[in-house]
Amino acid sequence: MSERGKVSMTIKDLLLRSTSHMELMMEDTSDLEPVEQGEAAYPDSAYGSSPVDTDTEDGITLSSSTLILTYNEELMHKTILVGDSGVGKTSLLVQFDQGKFIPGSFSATVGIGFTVMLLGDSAVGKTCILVRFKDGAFLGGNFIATVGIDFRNKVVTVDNMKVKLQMWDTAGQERFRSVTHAYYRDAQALLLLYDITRKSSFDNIRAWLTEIYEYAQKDVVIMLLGNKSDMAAERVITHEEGEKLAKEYGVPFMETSAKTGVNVELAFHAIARELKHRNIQQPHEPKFKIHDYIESEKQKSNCCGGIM
Ligand SMILES: Nc1nc2c(ncn2[C@@H]2O[C@H](COP(=O)(O)OP(=O)(O)OP(=O)(O)O)[C@@H](O)[C@H]2O)c(=O)[nH]1
Repeated sequence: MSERGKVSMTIKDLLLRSTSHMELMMEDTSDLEPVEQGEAAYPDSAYGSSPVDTDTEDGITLSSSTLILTYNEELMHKTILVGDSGVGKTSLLVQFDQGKFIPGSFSATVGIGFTVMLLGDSAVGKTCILVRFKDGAFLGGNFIATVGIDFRNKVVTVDNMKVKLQMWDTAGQERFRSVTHAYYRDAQALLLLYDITRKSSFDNIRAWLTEIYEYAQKDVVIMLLGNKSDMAAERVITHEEGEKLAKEYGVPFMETSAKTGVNVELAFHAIARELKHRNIQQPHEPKFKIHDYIESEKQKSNCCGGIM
């Protein structure tokens, strides 16, 4: 076994020993990825570019930064890496998740970060929206339902400030509902999705909103997304119906397509802006209005090919 392999085993053993029969979630407490590496600082890192699960020799399933052992919704363990800047939190996480070391110069992470959670019925396209935003790709082919919860990070720039979005991809299936409830209160924003080709997923939005009001923070930012807008021939929910429902609850709305990318960037950028403005309001700066921002960006993209 190589030296690197040995290191990987040691770290994995250490973590597994304290978390048998649990879902293990690892989170680096660094606030932002290195600025000079661009928006997605670790495109193939522990923050996960691939949603494909890999089986280890232990019969364990590794999914991005989430390690699923025997599923038991009563036992969920979140491990947070803390320590001084530069001690190697990110490197340890990547070593554990991918069995490799990220060489290169160290860049301290700075800035602000927020948690965005994706909710909605199973198969509405939550994972695909996330992958489209994070990696600019579409996950076609066989549908693999999310188990429990998974997370990915992406850094976006808002008014010259780096804002890290930690995005939680939740399982839409009913049996995972109690797992996801535990995470609602940590989210500053929620993207609630339905599938424009499946009426039941639209009808269930009211139930999702009831859950949100029960479990989420009172001032959480909510956005309603009608996904799969590319499937015009199979559409059963009109744009107007989506808009009407959103208006009733006073939340912003747009239709998206993880397949073509339409409005995906816009949805996340609008959320990032809203959260940044809520947290850092410059004196004399006009109040940010998310509805107006979305409308003006939509118009820009209609006429000049702006944000996809
Ligand atoms: N045509 C089209 N298909 C999509 C789109 N988004 C997702 N899909 C497909 O819909 C299926 C479900 O997508 P997922 O992203 O896995 O759904 P999910 O909401 O994460 O499902 P759970 O993990 O069970 O909660 C997959 O087969 C995707 O390829 C889209 O915008 N357009």
